[in-house]
Amino acid sequence: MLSLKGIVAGYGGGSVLQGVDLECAKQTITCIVGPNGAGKSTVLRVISGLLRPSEGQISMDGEAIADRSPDEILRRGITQVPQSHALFPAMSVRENVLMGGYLIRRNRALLRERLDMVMERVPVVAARAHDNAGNLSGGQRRMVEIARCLMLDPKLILLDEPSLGLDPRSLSGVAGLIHELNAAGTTVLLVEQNVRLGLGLATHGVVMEGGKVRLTGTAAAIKDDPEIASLYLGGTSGSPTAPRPTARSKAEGPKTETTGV
Ligand SMILES: Nc1ncnc2c1ncn2[C@@H]1O[C@H](COP(=O)(O)OP(=O)(O)OP(=O)(O)O)[C@@H](O)[C@H]1O
Repeated sequence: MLSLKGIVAGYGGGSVLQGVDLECAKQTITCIVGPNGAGKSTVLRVISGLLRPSEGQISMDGEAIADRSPDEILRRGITQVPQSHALFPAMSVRENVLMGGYLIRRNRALLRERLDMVMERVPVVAARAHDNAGNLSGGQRRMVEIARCLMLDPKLILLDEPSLGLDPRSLSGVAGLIHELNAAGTTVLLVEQNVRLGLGLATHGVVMEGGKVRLTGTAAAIKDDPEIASLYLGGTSGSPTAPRPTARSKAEGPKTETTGV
């Protein structure tokens, strides 16, 4: 569905991404993990068109999108939920969610239909529709941030650190919503510092380091391999007592990239 090949990108002072290859199959949840500054958020920015790569190709359902503008990419069904604090606190929850439908604002019937769909999928939007977003809890705000991006009925949702600043109860609510969206057919690509949570939620994992993809595989295989956890995740992921992956799960992934370290 989504494919990145040889992506090189940066912010003017050298390349942050140094040849990133990444694939997300339809209806998977892929989690990118890795140390601070590895380039995880930059990958999301490149996909959503906020940052143009200097080299490489990005395709969505076979169509090249690397040179498209952010709103053209939105129209192709890719929406990004930014890192926290993305709501307007003095506006109502309903108004915040409606802003996610900016691109379809002239089609009032579709806007109404989508708002109803979003309220059904994310009940806090209906329950707190007329409250100011600033009065919501952190977990509720995150739900509304995700709800807002559903107004365009995306095929692929990009989430940057959905767990940031959330207590365990809110975390499980947000994780539940991500699962529900995925079960309803949406493909998800997320970046997570909380490795355990991110890989626990995902079907596939990608480990980045120094602007490159170091490992890819099933999330379970990456999470449960103690060697990989200590080498690439600072020993913070997986279960300390987890058995080593079987030959079968090793075969399915993770696979170490052979280029550069
Ligand atoms: N807007 C920007 N302008 C200049 N440099 C940036 C900008 N955004 C990120 N960088 C730099 O790009 C590198 C990768 O940043 P990125 O945010 O992609 O990393 P990350 O893996 O998501 O890590 P983190 O979790 O710390 O955000 C870092 O060295 C960062 O300082």
